[in-house]
Parts: sequence; structure tokens; C-alpha cells
Amino acid sequence: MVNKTPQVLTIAGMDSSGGAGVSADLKTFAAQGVYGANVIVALTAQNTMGVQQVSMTSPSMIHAQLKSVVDDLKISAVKSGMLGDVPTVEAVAEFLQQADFGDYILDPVMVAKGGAHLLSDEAIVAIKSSLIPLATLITPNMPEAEVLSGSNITNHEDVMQSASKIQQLGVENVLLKGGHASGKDVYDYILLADGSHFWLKSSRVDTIRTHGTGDTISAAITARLALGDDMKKAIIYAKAYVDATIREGIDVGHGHGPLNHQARVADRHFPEVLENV
Ligand SMILES: Nc1ncnc2c1ncn2[C@@H]1O[C@H](COP(=O)(O)OP(=O)(O)O)[C@@H](O)[C@H]1O
Ligand SMILES: Cc1ncc(COP(=O)(O)O)c(N)n1
Repeated sequence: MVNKTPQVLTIAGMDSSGGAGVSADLKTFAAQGVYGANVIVALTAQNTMGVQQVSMTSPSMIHAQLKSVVDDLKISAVKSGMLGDVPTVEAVAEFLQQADFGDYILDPVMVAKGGAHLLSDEAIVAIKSSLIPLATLITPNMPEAEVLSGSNITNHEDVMQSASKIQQLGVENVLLKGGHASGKDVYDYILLADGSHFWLKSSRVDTIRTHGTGDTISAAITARLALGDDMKKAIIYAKAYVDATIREGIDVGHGHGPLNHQARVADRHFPEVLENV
């Protein structure tokens, strides 16, 4: 019997070592039981120690890939990751304005874990003006939130203000990820479209094997929305999944190693939900 598997799309870059970008997204989609399509906007020669080379896809080829997908598949949620430069952001924005891909999750990837820049300064401006207003959810980490909101983040109050400033740029929901802070616990902050907000608290795993965590949580949210979860439920489940992939780690590579995308989500992986604090 043929079942009705939801179809989702990632628009992102390829990581040759398979840990981040499109590879992480497809593994995450498969783990949630949704079908994943992929539009490749960049090739990166990359491993767990760094990014060695980047080659961008031409805007016409990006357009052609998006058209091939939309002409045939029924996409119910889409995410974007590494977008690299202004022509890419413009090509993606132009297409997303017309196509009906359902919820759009924008992961504003700027810098790889090893420190390589994956987005030009001009492209940050383009993302703000043409992609953020199209997004259902944006998922910045702390340095990305600082750039987007134009404000420093040193404490929880700053996190809340930064998320609010980002929401005012025209995006419905904001997930401000807390992996880059220090301390024995990790706090992710969520500001929803209706103004309600909450924190997700989990214990920090003492590891450098966190290559692709941002890609993975945003892909898991995309999948859960396509499966019918509301935004809050989708984010909480996706957080539990990324926690499982970090906690049940695998030994690959010599640097910022990849996650275990086959990890099973168990009760112990679910974060504590702190409402309205
Ligand atoms: N060492 C860690 N232990 C547990 N959770 C982590 C750890 N590092 C990151 N996370 C979680 O992984 C997700 C991505 O976090 P973050 O590192 O902030 O984003 P990015 O990968 O985009 O830089 C968040 O949900 C965060 O809480
Ligand atoms: C092609 C590509 N896309 C995204 C990332 C970000 O990875 P991370 O989630 O570790 O910040 C990356 N390193 N490479």
C-alpha cells in the first residue's frame, strides 16, 4: 500500500563530510519519517576540522532545481540553511514568494563551527529585507541573533530583547538557540507569533561533536510541522531529537564531529519547558 508521507524541502549547501547542511537535513527528515527533497545552492569541501573550499551554484541552476521540485512534488514545509551570497538569497526569495511550499523555516547560517564564513555581509542585509518577512520561523544561534538584532547578548534579558527585535523584522516565530553560551545547562528561547514565550532548558553535553546541530534542529522542526505538530510542539520535539543526536554521539573525524542522526528520542532527551519567565 502506498502511504501519504509528507514531503519537505531543504534549500542549503552540501558538506562533503556529511555532517552539516543538506546531509544533516536529509538524515533528520528520514529519522522523522518524512520525505526530503534538496535544492543545492553551494558545494563545500568541508570536514570536521574546517571548510577548505566553497563553490556556489548559479542562480539559474538554483531556479531550475526549485522549478523541478515545484513542478512535480507536493512540498508542505521548506527550510533554508547556508545561502552564501546575495544572488543566491535573491534567487531563493524570488521563488519562495510565488511557490506554495507551506511553512518556511529560515536558519540564518553565517559561520561554520570551525569559524569559516558561509554568508557575506551583503547577503545578511538581503536576508533581512527579502527572506525574513517570508518566514514562519527563524532559528538564529546567539552570534547570528546579535548580528540580526544589532545588539549584544550577555544575559537572558538580552536574549529576550534580541528575539523581540528579530520578530519585529517581520518573521512570525523566533527560536534563539543557546548552544554558544557557557554554563552547565543550555537555554533555548522561543518567542511565538501570539507573543507568548518560553525557555527550553537541558543539560549541556560536554563535547565538541556538535557539527550540524543548527541544521538538525531546524530540519526536525520542518519535518514535525509537516507531520501536523503546532509550532510549540514541533520545537520541543525537535529539541529532544537534537539532544538525542548529541548525547548518543558517534566517533567520526578529528574535529567538530557530526551527530548521531539515528539516535532514538527517549523521555530523558526532552527539555524542561519554562513558561513565561
Ligand atoms: N553541548 C551541547 N549540549 C546540549 N545541547 C546543545 C549543545 N550544543 C548545542 N546544543 C543544542 O543544539 C541546538 C543548536 O544549538 P547552537 O549551537 O546554539 O546552534 P548552531 O548549531 O546553529 O550554532 C540547540 O537546541 C542547542 O540547545
Ligand atoms: C554546508 C553547510 N551548511 C551549514 C553549516 C553549519 O553547520 P553548523 O550547524 O555546525 O553550524 C555548515 N558547516 N556547512
